[in-house]
Amino acid sequence: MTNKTDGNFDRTPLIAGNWKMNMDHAQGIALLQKLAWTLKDAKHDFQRVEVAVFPPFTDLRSVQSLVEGDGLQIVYGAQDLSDQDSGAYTGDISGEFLAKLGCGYALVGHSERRTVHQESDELCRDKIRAAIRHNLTPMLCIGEGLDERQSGNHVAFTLEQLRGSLADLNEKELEGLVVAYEPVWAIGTGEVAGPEDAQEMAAAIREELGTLYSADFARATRVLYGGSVKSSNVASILAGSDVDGALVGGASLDAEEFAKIARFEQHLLSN
Ligand SMILES: O=C[C@H](O)COP(=O)(O)O
Repeated sequence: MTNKTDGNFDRTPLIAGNWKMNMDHAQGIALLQKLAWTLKDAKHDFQRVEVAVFPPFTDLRSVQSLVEGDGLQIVYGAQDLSDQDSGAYTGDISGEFLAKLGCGYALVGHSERRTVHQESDELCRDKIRAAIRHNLTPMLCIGEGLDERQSGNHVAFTLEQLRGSLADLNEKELEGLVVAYEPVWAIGTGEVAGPEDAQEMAAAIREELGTLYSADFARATRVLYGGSVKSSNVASILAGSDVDGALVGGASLDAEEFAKIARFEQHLLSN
């Protein structure tokens, strides 16, 4: 059993910043540099709490140069990838290209992909397959809208997305999978699911992973919460024993604020 107040984690917490369609490559480099300096000043232990950023595709080459050139321990990933590897898919980006740019992760099925671009669970599953083919760790995003939350159907809806996006994928292929629970009504709205809501869903996701796969797989898989996370609420959200980190949007665009989120343990220990 995790006892975070004692400083023990079952799984390495992951604080991930999704820049969305913000920050051109020059701005992105400045942001990443500031984040790295701030975390260095705070003597952040990256083995203890992993820190990742998800810049726009056009920033990735610059991010790679900075990370490799300065030996940064911040890892990075892509906000999306194609389910295909190459060919006549104008505008799409292959996982093969992302791997060559040093990406460690790829987001799959972010709610903005699901709503703005109508991405289905089936496409998410194919994108997860593509990520795995190129040694990118998929970070699968799932979560309910306001209607499902208000009707009390949020758990069933979210678990259905989980099952649909993982259909036909086996436990061995999915090793390292990260699941991000993001209630759509809490994204960019300032509305945040309460710590109990985040814990309820993270526990339900873990239980479902145990049913679909093995108890060991469920125990090892990190489940993050996303939706209006800030330094002022991160500690209470991450206090839940099944919540292993945060996928942060707006607040990740401010290096100092994002560094404070990554340093959530300071708030945990002082509560
Ligand atoms: O990927 C991040 C989420 O969509 C959360 O965004 P937000 O922190 O701006 O609400």
